[in-house]
Amino acid sequence: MSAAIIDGKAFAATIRARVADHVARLRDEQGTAPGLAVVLVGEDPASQVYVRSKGKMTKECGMQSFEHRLPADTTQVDLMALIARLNADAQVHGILVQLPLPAHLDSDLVINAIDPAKDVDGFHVSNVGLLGTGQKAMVPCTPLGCLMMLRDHHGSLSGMDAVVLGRSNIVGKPMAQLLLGDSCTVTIAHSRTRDLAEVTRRADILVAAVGRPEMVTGDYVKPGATVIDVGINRVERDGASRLVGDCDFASCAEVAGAITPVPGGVGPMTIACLLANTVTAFCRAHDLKEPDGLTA
Ligand SMILES: NC(=O)C1=CN([C@@H]2O[C@H](COP(=O)(O)OP(=O)(O)OC[C@H]3O[C@@H](n4cnc5c(N)ncnc54)[C@H](OP(=O)(O)O)[C@@H]3O)[C@@H](O)[C@H]2O)C=CC1
Ligand SMILES: Nc1nc(=O)c2c([nH]1)NC[C@@H]1CN(c3ccc(C(=O)N[C@@H](CCC(=O)O)C(=O)O)cc3)C=[N+]21
Repeated sequence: MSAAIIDGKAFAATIRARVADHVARLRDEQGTAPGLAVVLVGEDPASQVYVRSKGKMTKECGMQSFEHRLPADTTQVDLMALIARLNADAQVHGILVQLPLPAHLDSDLVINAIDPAKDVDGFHVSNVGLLGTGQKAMVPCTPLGCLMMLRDHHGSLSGMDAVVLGRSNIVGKPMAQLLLGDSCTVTIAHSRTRDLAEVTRRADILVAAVGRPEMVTGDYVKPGATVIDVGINRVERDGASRLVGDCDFASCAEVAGAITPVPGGVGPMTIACLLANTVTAFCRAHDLKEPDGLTA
């Protein structure tokens, strides 16, 4: 193995420490702390783990955590009513609705009902539009975390060839916007891309967000490239349940210059950025100076 390991877990801990510092100051100066509401519909076990860990880290940073667990058969009307209540609640500065929602619910309607100023996931159409036009937006947590690691590792990304593998609204597209914003030459590849490995081998920066366990092998990687593995896939291996990325870590690490591990890479950065976005939302709501280094 030759690649340097980009330690997202350690980096995320430094971001959470900065968030906690900022929250402590806000408590002193404003007499109140930022609050994050997380809405979970249904009983998907993976989502429950994730929601629990978000709640724990929110409190560890000194913020208020509000969890709303709704049954899987919750109606659209009831969910919209909850969003309206959270929009109107002055203690709530950030709202996250865990995706995917059960199939009978329309997630676009739900997301676009969130007050854009409280949309800490950055999925509301206004935030998508603001990001796409280079205006001040709430930036999606996973791509923001990836960008922070890339800037930390490289300094400037200007002029680099970046390939984003995956075109979802929650990872691929906003990731491409952020890389473009940092003056990369950006290619978005997906399931219809021809000669995929040839395309990805052009990348100085390869971001894999495909949701296919270990699909990206060393032959997709240009020697010395930086590989950001967004994938979180639970697989059964040797009778045990394990978490693997969208990259085959061993073969990619032979070729890459730097790579993020799974677990311990993008995942912890996503949660840290969610907390950072909640502080940012609080500061914007109260017309206060935003914390340095916690936004794009
Ligand atoms: N670490 C974190 O915090 C987070 C991790 N994730 C993880 O990231 C991964 C991606 O998530 P998400 O973006 O939501 O996934 P989606 O399923 O929404 O999107 C996957 C994308 O990958 C493309 N794709 C699928 N198969 C192939 C293939 N064989 N070749 C080329 N492209 C392919 C799809 O193309 P097409 O559009 O043509 O169908 C699609 O654009 C998942 O593993 C998910 O668990 C997600 C969110 C946060
Ligand atoms: N509205 C919404 N916003 C999201 O940001 C969102 C979502 N819905 N739905 C699900 C995906 C997935 N996601 C993860 C975040 C952190 C870890 C994480 O911290 N993972 C740890 C390991 C955790 C473990 O061991 O299970 C790691 O990679 O080291 C994983 C997955 C956010 N998502």
